[in-house]
Amino acid sequence: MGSANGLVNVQSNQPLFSFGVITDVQYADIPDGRSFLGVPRYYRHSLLVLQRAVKKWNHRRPNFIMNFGDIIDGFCPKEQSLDAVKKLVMEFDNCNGPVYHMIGNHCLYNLPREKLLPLLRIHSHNDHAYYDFSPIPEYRFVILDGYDVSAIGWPKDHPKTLKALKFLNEKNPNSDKNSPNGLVDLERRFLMFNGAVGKDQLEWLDNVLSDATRLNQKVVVCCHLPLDPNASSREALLWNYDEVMEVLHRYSCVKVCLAGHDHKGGHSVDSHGIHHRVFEAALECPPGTDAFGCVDVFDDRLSLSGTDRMKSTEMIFCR
Ligand SMILES: Nc1ccn([C@@H]2O[C@H](COP(=O)(O)O)[C@@H](O)[C@H]2O)c(=O)n1
Ligand SMILES: O=P(O)(O)OC[C@H](O)CO
Repeated sequence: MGSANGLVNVQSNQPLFSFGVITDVQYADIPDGRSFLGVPRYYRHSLLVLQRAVKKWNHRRPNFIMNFGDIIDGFCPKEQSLDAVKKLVMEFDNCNGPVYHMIGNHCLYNLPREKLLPLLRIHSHNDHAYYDFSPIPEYRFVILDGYDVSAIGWPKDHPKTLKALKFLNEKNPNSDKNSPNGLVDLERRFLMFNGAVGKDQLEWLDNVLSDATRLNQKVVVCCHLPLDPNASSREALLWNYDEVMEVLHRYSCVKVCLAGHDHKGGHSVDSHGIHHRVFEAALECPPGTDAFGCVDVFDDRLSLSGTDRMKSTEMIFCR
């Protein structure tokens, strides 16, 4: 690449920083199984995927690691849940650098928020799991809590549980609220294993994006649940993905949204030029295969180098 003075600008190939990614490890010390739709799941092997990821990250030395949620699986025997989360957090802590965790539905099947969040070192008020951080002044990471309004994770009589159950009853007539039977197209997201971003969190998001705009920061939004129908199955979407997208689209500082939950993965660019990348799950890697990656961050793009089942993706900013 040339420059005005004729010298080659080697700096442009140097990332500003980089971070490791993995999602849906869903570890459990139980035999292999299958998803509801018959996709094989390797509950013990997923720990080996994480261990190989840590080894590779420590060689490559990204600045931090992001775990997109579902650290252990809902089938983990409940008397083992606490120790299993601790064991997995310790595996992540073998990384040379900070680890940022997100919560997912499977985390919440195992432990209530007040137990889970301290273990995952998510410091937030009133047991909420949304937060933001700025690894360098030019970039801001915004982590959304997709189970803010949810029928899982809050106490049974909590206003958020009641609100979520009322919502599900209105939207999904099936007696099994995890069943999308009879729901059409985008309605198929109204399932108990999903959730919504609540009103306070939406306001907080708006304020963070306004602040990022003032500071001239580029924003990467992260959430266990996908936000764009073109990057995900209908059944995996955040209940109010449309409300969240409406806020994101007000701000040109938002460049990329990253997620987990939809195990096959996906990638899209939305109507406002925002990239949406849903990462492939560690849980569904047949023995000896992997799904994790390292993202190099530049001024004009994110570049994901994926291993095995995690597809490499160039996310060049469109706006
Ligand atoms: N198409 C589907 C998908 C799922 N369910 C229900 O959700 C539960 C969890 O699904 P997993 O794929 O994570 O095993 C499952 O046990 C079903 O109750 C469904 O009904 N239809
Ligand atoms: O979180 P799981 O394991 O129930 O899987 C969620 C599905 O992948 C959503 O389609």
